[in-house]
Amino acid sequence: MAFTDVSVTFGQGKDTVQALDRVSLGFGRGSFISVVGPSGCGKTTLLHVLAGFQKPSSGRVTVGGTEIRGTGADRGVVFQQGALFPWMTVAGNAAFGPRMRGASRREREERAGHWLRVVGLWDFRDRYPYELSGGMQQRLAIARALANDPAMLLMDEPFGALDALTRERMQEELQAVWRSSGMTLLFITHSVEEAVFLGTDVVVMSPRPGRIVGRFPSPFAQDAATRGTRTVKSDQAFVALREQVLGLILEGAA
Ligand SMILES: Nc1ncnc2c1ncn2[C@@H]1O[C@H](COP(=O)(O)OP(=O)(O)OP(=O)(O)O)[C@@H](O)[C@H]1O
Repeated sequence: MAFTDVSVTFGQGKDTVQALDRVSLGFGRGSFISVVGPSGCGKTTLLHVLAGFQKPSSGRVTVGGTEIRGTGADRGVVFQQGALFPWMTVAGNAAFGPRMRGASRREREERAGHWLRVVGLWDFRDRYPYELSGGMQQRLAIARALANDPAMLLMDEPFGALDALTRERMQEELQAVWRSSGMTLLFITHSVEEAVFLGTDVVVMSPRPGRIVGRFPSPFAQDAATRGTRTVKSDQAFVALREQVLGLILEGAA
């Protein structure tokens, strides 16, 4: 997956806003890329370009060497708020992607059932989204995206609206799914701690127009399962990397 000199400009004349400025960024299959940066720096725009929602004004984005031409089932997207279909049951939401692809009823039920079990919502399959808590709704949104078997999952601040305890549980669940699936993840967050905890790489963006100002390999995604989340997050090396990333963001904002 590679961004090469990608710029995005919105509007015209004096209303022009440059959201991204010649962003180049590459990462391999199975990476977990966390993206952090000040508000309005273009993180969502970056994700929208990769999802195929937004065309770059210049530059190119390729996946597996092929230039992106639009949205695709190979790239699942999860937004901050679930964006679930309120008129469909939990099972109906989870089976939506396979249904759109024309999968057979049996395959739809199998795929949706598998992911509902993984995210712990199987017992709620006949309920409606409004009957679920915020954390459960986000788990459903993740299951719905995963039911498409995407090679890449793009997540835009997916845990931002959750309480601290639920958020940490969701981080652990996401990490477990990522580890077992071999999926590539692009994960946008305002939490530097979350970025360092989850990512194999932490990418830091400058204030608008967004540029990449730093990229840090992070080893912690690999050992959270064995050492426990609290132990990892209070580890000296973890705190040092978190402060380094935060320092770079604050430096750019000054
Ligand atoms: N469709 C659009 N039309 C015009 N301007 C836009 C559009 N989308 C984004 N922008 C502008 O581009 C800039 C980058 O926005 P973007 O949402 O990508 O930032 P962000 O880093 O995700 O912000 P936040 O962290 O606050 O969610 C902002 O100034 C925003 O106002």
